[in-house]
Amino acid sequence: MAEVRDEVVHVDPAVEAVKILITDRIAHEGVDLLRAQLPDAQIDERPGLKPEQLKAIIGAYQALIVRSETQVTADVLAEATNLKIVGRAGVGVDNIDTGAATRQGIIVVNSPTGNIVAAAEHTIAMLMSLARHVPAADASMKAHKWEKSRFLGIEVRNKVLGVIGLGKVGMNVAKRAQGLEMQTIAFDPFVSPEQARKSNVEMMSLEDVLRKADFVTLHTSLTSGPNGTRGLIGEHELSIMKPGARLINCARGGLIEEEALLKALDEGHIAGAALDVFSQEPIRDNALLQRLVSHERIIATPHLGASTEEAQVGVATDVADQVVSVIRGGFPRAAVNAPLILPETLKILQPYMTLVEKLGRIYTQLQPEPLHKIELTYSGEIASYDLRPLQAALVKGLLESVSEAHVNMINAQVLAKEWGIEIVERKSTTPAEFANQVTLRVVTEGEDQAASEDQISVLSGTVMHDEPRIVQVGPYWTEFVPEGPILFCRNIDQPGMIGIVGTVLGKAGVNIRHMDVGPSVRKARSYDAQRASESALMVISVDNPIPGWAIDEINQAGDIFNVKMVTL
Ligand SMILES: NC(=O)C1=CN([C@@H]2O[C@H](COP(=O)(O)OP(=O)(O)OC[C@H]3O[C@@H](n4cnc5c(N)ncnc54)[C@H](O)[C@@H]3O)[C@@H](O)[C@H]2O)C=CC1
Ligand SMILES: O=C(O)C(=O)COP(=O)(O)O
Repeated sequence: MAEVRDEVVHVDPAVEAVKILITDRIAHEGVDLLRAQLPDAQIDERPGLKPEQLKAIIGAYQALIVRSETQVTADVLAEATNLKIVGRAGVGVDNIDTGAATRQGIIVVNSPTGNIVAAAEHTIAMLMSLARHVPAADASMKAHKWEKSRFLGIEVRNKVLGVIGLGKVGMNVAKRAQGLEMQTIAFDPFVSPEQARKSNVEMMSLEDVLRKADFVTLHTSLTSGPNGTRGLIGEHELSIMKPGARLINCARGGLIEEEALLKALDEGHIAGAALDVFSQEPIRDNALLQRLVSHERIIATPHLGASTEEAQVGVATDVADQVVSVIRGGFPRAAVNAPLILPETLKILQPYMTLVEKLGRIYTQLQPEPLHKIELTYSGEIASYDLRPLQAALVKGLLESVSEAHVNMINAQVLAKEWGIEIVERKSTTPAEFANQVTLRVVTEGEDQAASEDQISVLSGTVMHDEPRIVQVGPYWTEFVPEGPILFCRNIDQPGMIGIVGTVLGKAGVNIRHMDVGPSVRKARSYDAQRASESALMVISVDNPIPGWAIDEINQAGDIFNVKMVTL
């Protein structure tokens, strides 16, 4: 039994309003964990909702927990305006439209290992049941018969087991079959023969596995598209199976063309099949599936592979734990649609994520023009980390201050693509001006070169005492904390300029929190650089927004230009 953590945790007010919906039956240990960790959350267990009912209520929830029964379609997700996470208490996520979730920035997590032993053991149970007719013999006994001679079986020892999909479940099945003294062969395009050989499994083509195996067992996930696994075992594949062979499917119903299977069984080409999964679940009044499960050579179970006490506690607590982490603003262990970043790395990256987001926010507010290509240069030790979260932070900063886009780690790549923004990373562990520095450079369309000097095409920043600092804006050195309302203006580098701005702000009742006047970075080489070298950048952080008339007055004061207000 998994240990339920019950330490008292601080839950911020935003978390108190959290609502979690559970639409398939999960072990109570998972629900207990949610209640202990999020004591103020509302947790609703509503198994058996119809799609329309789910669509009607999903908008109120931040988290949804399912198993394989609930269909989390794009239609459902379209109504899920507050949803942060879909937790799948199990392995397969083919009942969740992960593409739609990704576009909406909803994280999808599963429990990749919680039920694999259960699935492997059920496969072995199916194997032995097929070999020894256990279910039919039991039914016969219950009908008060004694049909000893009817149920002549076969031994599995020395038989060949063909595993299709040598992943976590497939490998566990192979190991157990070896314990039964079976010879194990497998087909999996993503597993190397050397790796398999270490586990005494011989890799071969799909055709060879089908031709050689006495028992074929399926363990791939269900994927659609041209190279997908949907319909992997069709009429042709069944026809090349060894005559009298047996087929087991404890993975996904859609892997087999069920009509073709029925035909192969009727023709007696294969001796039997054991099915735990079906193309439609529950099968209800599906005529084909009813014929299939009623067939005398079929053994069927109602998707029981993961249904052990141990597995259910494992998957429920695993997913509940990840829901808690995401609700608290952290990252889950097993996201299906997000990069895996270790918590230690995230801790180091956090202030840089803030920095990069602010760089993006400053850029779009100072230079509100369409963007095509951005170079992010990292220098110093920071460059040695997995920096994907920083790219997401940049997209967030660029888009959120000018659009309604809600950007996060999940949808950042998709949104950047939709907005036509290409992000190129450059990394060097050699420090630049500061020990760790991030520089954003905008590349103008067509000609891979920086925009004119008059434009703000470069922004650079660093982190000091865990706090982001901006150190370069366009052609000017500067140093300020990117926080709150900030006035940017350029001025001719001459006495009296600060006084003019100070006087107008005083008149407007705006308190200055911090002011920085930065000189030009470069020596004059061109006309624009000449202008820049004679000018300076004033960055004025204020306590409250500056009224429009005051900005106009500063603009008209002479020798002060490009006056812009930015909110960070
Ligand atoms: N009946 C049940 O209750 C349960 C069913 N499952 C299902 O079992 C399946 C396997 O799960 P895991 O082993 O955890 O997944 P996994 O991802 O560890 O393994 C899947 C394997 O399939 C391989 N594969 C992908 N495309 C292939 C193709 N075209 N041909 C052959 N192999 C291919 C992959 O390389 C991978 O090694 C999934 O469909 C999962 O949903 C898992 C747990 C319980
Ligand atoms: O984990 C999986 O992939 C399973 O198929 C288990 O499904 P279930 O949680 O029992 O509905």
